Amino acid sequence: MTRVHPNTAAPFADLPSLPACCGATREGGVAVLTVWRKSLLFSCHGFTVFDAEGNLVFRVDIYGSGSAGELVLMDAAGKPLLTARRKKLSLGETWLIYNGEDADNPLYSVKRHVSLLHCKGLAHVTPLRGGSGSAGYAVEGSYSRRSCTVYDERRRAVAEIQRKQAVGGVAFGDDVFRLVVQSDLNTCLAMAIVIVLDQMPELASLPLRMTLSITDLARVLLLSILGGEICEIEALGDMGSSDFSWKLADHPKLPKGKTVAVVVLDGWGEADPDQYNCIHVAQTPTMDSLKKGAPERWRLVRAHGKAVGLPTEDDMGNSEVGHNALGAGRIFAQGAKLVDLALASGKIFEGEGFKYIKECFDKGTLHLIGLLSDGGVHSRLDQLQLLLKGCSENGAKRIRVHILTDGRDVLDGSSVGFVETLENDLAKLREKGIDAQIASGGGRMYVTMDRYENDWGVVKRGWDAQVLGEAPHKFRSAVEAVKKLREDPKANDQYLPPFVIVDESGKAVGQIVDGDAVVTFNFRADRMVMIAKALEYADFDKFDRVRVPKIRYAGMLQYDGELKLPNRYLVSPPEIDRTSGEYLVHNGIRTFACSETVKFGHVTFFWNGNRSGYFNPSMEEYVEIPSDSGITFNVQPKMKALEIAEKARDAILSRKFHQVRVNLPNGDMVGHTGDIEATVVGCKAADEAVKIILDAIEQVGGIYVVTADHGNAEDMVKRNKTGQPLLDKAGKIQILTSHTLQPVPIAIGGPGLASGVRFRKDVPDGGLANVAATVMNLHGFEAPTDYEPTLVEVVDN
Ligand SMILES: O=C(O)[C@@H](CO)OP(=O)(O)O
Repeated sequence: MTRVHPNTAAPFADLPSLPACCGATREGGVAVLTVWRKSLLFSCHGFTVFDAEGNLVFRVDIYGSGSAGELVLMDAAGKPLLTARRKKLSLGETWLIYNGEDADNPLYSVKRHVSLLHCKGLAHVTPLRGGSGSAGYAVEGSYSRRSCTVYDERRRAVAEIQRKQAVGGVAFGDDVFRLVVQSDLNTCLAMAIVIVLDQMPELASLPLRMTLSITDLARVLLLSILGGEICEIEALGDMGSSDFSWKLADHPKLPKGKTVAVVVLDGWGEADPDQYNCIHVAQTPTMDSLKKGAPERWRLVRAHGKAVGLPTEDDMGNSEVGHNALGAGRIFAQGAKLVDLALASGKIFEGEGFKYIKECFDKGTLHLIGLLSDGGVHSRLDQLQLLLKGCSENGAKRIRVHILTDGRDVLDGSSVGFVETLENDLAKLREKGIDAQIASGGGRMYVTMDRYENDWGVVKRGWDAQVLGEAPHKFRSAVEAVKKLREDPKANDQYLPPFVIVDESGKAVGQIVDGDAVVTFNFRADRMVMIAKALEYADFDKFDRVRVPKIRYAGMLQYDGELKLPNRYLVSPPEIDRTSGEYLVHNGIRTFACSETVKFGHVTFFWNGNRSGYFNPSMEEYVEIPSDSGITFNVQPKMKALEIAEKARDAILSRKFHQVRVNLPNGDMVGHTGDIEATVVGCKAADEAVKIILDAIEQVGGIYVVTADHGNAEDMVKRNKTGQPLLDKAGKIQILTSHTLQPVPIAIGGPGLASGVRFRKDVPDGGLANVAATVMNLHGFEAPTDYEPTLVEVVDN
């Protein structure tokens, strides 16, 4: 990966360079950044800047409202790179740029151009330290129109601010734009210039956007006030439609009106064939024929790590990020990454959510509830550790942790190690005088972490232990609890029964009572929504809560943006907007979505950017088939695949819908049980379901897109570096219950697919986020320009 701008050249000697990990560029050293005029912190405004690969590169967080006199440009981890300060008592508007957070010896001044005669000049950037490499720059054009150029002293264009254009020339707003920086300009300085331009009220967007509707007389008045923007006013007058539009441009070659089936096989990756690859072992003639039958219409896409907005390439994919990417067509920094950033910068402890719970620290107990592992799908141990540290440093005196053991995103049996680590951390806090203990626990699939209201009994078990301090098992320590409960030969981490920790008198050490604060520390939404409802809703009838303590509750993130649940949260969730589902509905696409309960929200809630409900109920129908509850899915590995396929078939044959979207859960849900035989049965059932859907598509002359959200069933063992299965101490194969890092297949076809359509060869790194534009094309539309590129092209036969 190329760096954004390795600052090896002399002119940048005084300026900070970006860490290599922060910046991918296009070939040739040109940095193409997407600037979002929005802070990652919900209480702030500012900027969030991504590189061409979706990596966060810069941030600016401005507290309070209005214009700031000082702005700090930070890298992704919150390290200050440059500080811009408005120069006091200066004639005209001048800002000074300092290295890091230095208070003196500025590097550059940025002065607004004042001449009314020069139409294009916006600002001058002047080096203040001299030296051989120092260079000045002139900024020209219109910042308000997001169209300006930075010239060096030889009049070479070294950076440009450009609008992001949607198809047809319709811009989608002022708050997202491009900053293209040539290798002759330091990228940090270029971004500092942007934030300074944004702070110059005469140049910023709002006043100018008002000019679109004012009279010529008023324009003339504005001309004299705005000076440097004179030339742009007339142009703005012609841009009456600069507002965002949902309208998608027609695809130049592909027709509209075809029924498109979008099939997501959950947990279905591509891996080398062997006996632990359940997809290989299972009879999957339909999926095999897609792979072998049409090589130009079958390929692999990335489904893990940065391709889906996760912090590193070591992060396995999961359904939340996978379906978010599939539906949204862009890569958003996901919860795991956002929490990392907020913790690294310490901003998590400055936000409104934290201030809200902190009110209880003096007299009450802080309860932290969540999944205890380093799986990184729902939560991470290192984040919990930083949260504990920050809370204790911010005044928490009594802390109780309510743990949920994993064994699904990590190896079964690993819970003991995680509990020991946490116990050590809490012991260290106790040495510092903080009364910190584990208070209760239970396996994630049996206690608390149900989803999509499949089984409220799961949440109730958690409520009883965490809030009421009641559970069938009582122990003096959590390590003892987990070890003892695992002695049952049928026990595993995912399904450990609930337990509470008691004191010498047998009393639970950590009931939740009036005046306490509660934080659910999972960042992922689906399995936190139900407990959030139980903790937050006054009106609640899903089970008898017995006692409803008056607490201050915050989620690590807000788990449901539509329900605003919970109301308080520590880190703002990714704002996944303008999803393909919403665009398509606005463009007349009637949609049917279906899965069984345990995956229903994947093709609705996650697909639509963590938003519950319909965009337009008259255009959409979402059907949920009740999942079996109270069982592990190796008992019924066929799950409801057949029923889902039949519903999809009926929807296709009804010809009422343009898009029929389903999730087939078997590879994942059965794969998570670690039962290889059952997973093979599940994969076969999923393949049969695909066939039913493809047959229906054949009958209506439609198109299919078959893909997956992440890997799971294709590899059921933990492996060493050479790919050989790892053995445990007893010489047994270590079963892998978790997702994988494998890519997933995507296949397109069907009688409705125009004959020249095939996968492009120039998107070799394509990932799940490229699928949305692909599907939009197959519906006959161009995708918005900021979507990840389509995977298909149409060649003339
Ligand atoms: O079951 C879950 O919660 C996760 C694994 O933790 O799986 P998926 O991402 O496939 O929903």
